[in-house]
Amino acid sequence: METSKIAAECGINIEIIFVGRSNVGKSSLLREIFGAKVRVGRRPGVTLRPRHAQESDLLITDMPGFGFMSGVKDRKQDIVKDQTIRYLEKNSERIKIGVLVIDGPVFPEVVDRWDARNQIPIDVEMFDFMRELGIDTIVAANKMDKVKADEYDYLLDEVSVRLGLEPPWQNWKHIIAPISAKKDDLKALKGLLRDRLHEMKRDDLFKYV
Ligand SMILES: Nc1nc2c(ncn2[C@@H]2O[C@H](COP(=O)(O)OP(=O)(O)OP(=O)(O)O)[C@@H](O)[C@H]2O)c(=O)[nH]1
Repeated sequence: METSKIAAECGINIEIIFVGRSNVGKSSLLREIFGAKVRVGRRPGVTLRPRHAQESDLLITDMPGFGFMSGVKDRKQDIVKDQTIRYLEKNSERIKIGVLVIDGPVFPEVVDRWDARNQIPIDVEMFDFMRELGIDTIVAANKMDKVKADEYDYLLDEVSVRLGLEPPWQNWKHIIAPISAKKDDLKALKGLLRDRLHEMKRDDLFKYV
């Protein structure tokens, strides 16, 4: 069934969407954050469709990762990107929060590699696009457990520069959430999600995040 139909039929008022490259740890993060409360199962096999979980009038959407996948012929990245753009455009009214998940430690390097080819990095493009659509967008910088304590702030400054946000990164703590899904350190992201829900006067949804 088409997603918009599901939403219309089930009275969705708030959608939170998760996007990111493959292998950034989006699945781990979703399992950690919603696992026990909201069932976000494993993506069965190779699928390019969004996955949804619904709790009350809250819809949580997990977009497929941008990236290459064995078994899917060429240009999965482009296909997923186009599909994500279409989905965001179509549902932008209802999507109140966007979470762009990045692999924090490698993000600056990945962005620079794209820049060197005169291409806009897909993550940065998505970040800008979601904001242009008026979607309140959080960047979850995952895998921060890999970063040494004395390099932590430097790395996050580099991340914010690549996102077009003037450092120091601490000025953007309402947007950048350093986390580690593996170590179950999701405080920063949960805090930002709750801040947004609180602003929407939806503290009743705190139990799901
Ligand atoms: N060190 C570290 N590794 C992590 C963290 N989160 C996830 N990983 C690892 O990163 C790899 C990818 O994690 P997934 O959760 O499968 O990533 P994904 O983004 O959902 O990937 P796709 O399914 O390809 O979209 C796995 O080996 C995880 O164990 C983290 O916070 N720290």
